[in-house]
This record gives sequence, structure tokens and C-alpha cells, in this order.
Amino acid sequence: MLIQLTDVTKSYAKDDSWLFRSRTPVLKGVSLSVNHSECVGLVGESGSGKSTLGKIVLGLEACDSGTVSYAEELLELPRYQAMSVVFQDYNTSVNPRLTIAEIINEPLLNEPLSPYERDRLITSLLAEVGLPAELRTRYPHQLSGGQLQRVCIARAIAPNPRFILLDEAVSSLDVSVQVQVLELLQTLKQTRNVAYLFITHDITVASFLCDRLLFFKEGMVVEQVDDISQLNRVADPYTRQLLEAAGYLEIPFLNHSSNP
Ligand SMILES: Nc1ncnc2c1ncn2[C@@H]1O[C@H](COP(=O)(O)OP(=O)(O)OP(=O)(O)O)[C@@H](O)[C@H]1O
Repeated sequence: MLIQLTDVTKSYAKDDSWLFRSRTPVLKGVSLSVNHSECVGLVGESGSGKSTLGKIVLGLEACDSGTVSYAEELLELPRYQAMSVVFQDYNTSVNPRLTIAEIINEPLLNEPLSPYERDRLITSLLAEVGLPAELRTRYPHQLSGGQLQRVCIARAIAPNPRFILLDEAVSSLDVSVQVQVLELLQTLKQTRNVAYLFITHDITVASFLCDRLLFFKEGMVVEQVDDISQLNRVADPYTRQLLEAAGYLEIPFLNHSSNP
């Protein structure tokens, strides 16, 4: 086990809380684990609390109750080397005044590398995410969305983390670019032995990349699918609704009733 959350709750103060001291519960007792080198998908609608959960996993927010435990190997490393994150909005994830090489170098600033070694590492990280070395001197506005998200992925893998949180990391990309970036993430997962928590509202992309899926609704895990080939067997009505909307339950060989 790399990361384990047990019975985590979180609430935020309501806007009128100065008067009533009332709070809105956002996470209502969430338990989940991410194992070494696995990709866990957290699928749910907008506002269900997925990003809040992601922030708690990264240690950016504290939970109100419950526990978050990390494997020893994560605790031994500085946080930026143990865990990385790739957000949905690649434009606001990068400093527009930095070159692409400087952006990728951000998590490497404390590494004792010579200028030559640093240069070579940045070039090899660009190659690893499928980008040419010439991009290193460009600025973010001179790249396409897909290229910039690849730069964010290069920055995320630069310190060689054991865990990466992917928060709607392909949701802003065109469908064809989405597939390429998902394939890149799949490759990196294998070559770098990294674990992902993949937060998304899109069950199709989640089932492409993930080993396990957790369906999330109103701050709770309502269903867990350990075997993606058994997706059609989900019982929870909300999860079935999501699958139906994505066309999964219409495919005859996946249909539960025709394949007992
Ligand atoms: N810092 C905050 N203060 C107050 N309320 C917050 C805060 N952060 C999130 N919320 C509220 O918590 C709820 C869950 O938000 P969250 O961003 O975790 O959902 P989500 O499932 O990631 O949604 P989306 O996919 O749209 O990003 C929302 O109602 C949001 O308004």
C-alpha cells in the first residue's frame, strides 16, 4: 500500500456561517487505497468532492476526521519527490514568463546537477513525453494545448515521484489528443513504475487507463469496480446511470442481463 485513506470527512464553512456557524459536508467518510504502480480512477460528477479529496491526498488540505497514511518510502522523501500532480488547466498550471526548459526544471532546482547534466535531463524528459528538444526555448503561449499538457507531465515526472495525482488531466484536450496523452500516461506508468490517482468525470477515459475504479457521488464512494471487464455488473443506480450515459450498457456482450 502506497496511500491509504480511512473514513475521511471534510466540510467547508457556509457563506452565512458567521451567523449560524453551519458547514457544508463535502466528504462523508471516504476510504480508499492506492497501491504501488497501480492506477485508481475516481469517477464522479462535478461538485462531488473529487478535487477536495485530491488535495487531502497531496497534503494541501487537512481532513476534519479520519486518517491519511503514506508508505514509509513516501515519508522518507521530500514531498515534491514523493508526489506530483497534473491539473486540468495546463494554461494556469505554468508560469507564462518561464521557458519550457525552465518550467520542467522547477522541481529539479534543488538537485545537485551541472548545467550540462540539467540540460541533458530536460531534453530527455521532453523526449520521454514525445516533444522535440527545440521546444525548450519556447514560452507556454507558443505551444498547443496538447504540447503544454505534455510539458506539465514532463515536469510531474522530473523528480521521479512514486505517485502522481491526475486531476481531470485530459479533460481539456481534444478527443484525438486525449487518446495520445492517455497512451503516454499508460507508457509512463509502466516505464517509471508510478502509481496514479486519476480523477475524472469521464468513465470512458477512466476505463482506458485505470486498473480499478471508484465511483463517487456527493462525497461518498458508492461503488468500487476492481475488474474493468466487469464494469457492466455494477449495482449502484447512480453508477449504472453513468455507464448508460457513456453507452457502456448498450453494448450487448457487456450487458449484465444477457451475460449472467
Ligand atoms: N476552499 C473551499 N471553500 C468552500 N467550499 C469549497 C472549497 N473547495 C471546494 N468547495 C466546495 O466543495 C464542493 C466540492 O468541490 P470539489 O472541487 O472537490 O468537487 P469536484 O468533484 O472536484 O468538482 P469539479 O469536477 O467540478 O472540479 C463544491 O460544492 C465546492 O463549492
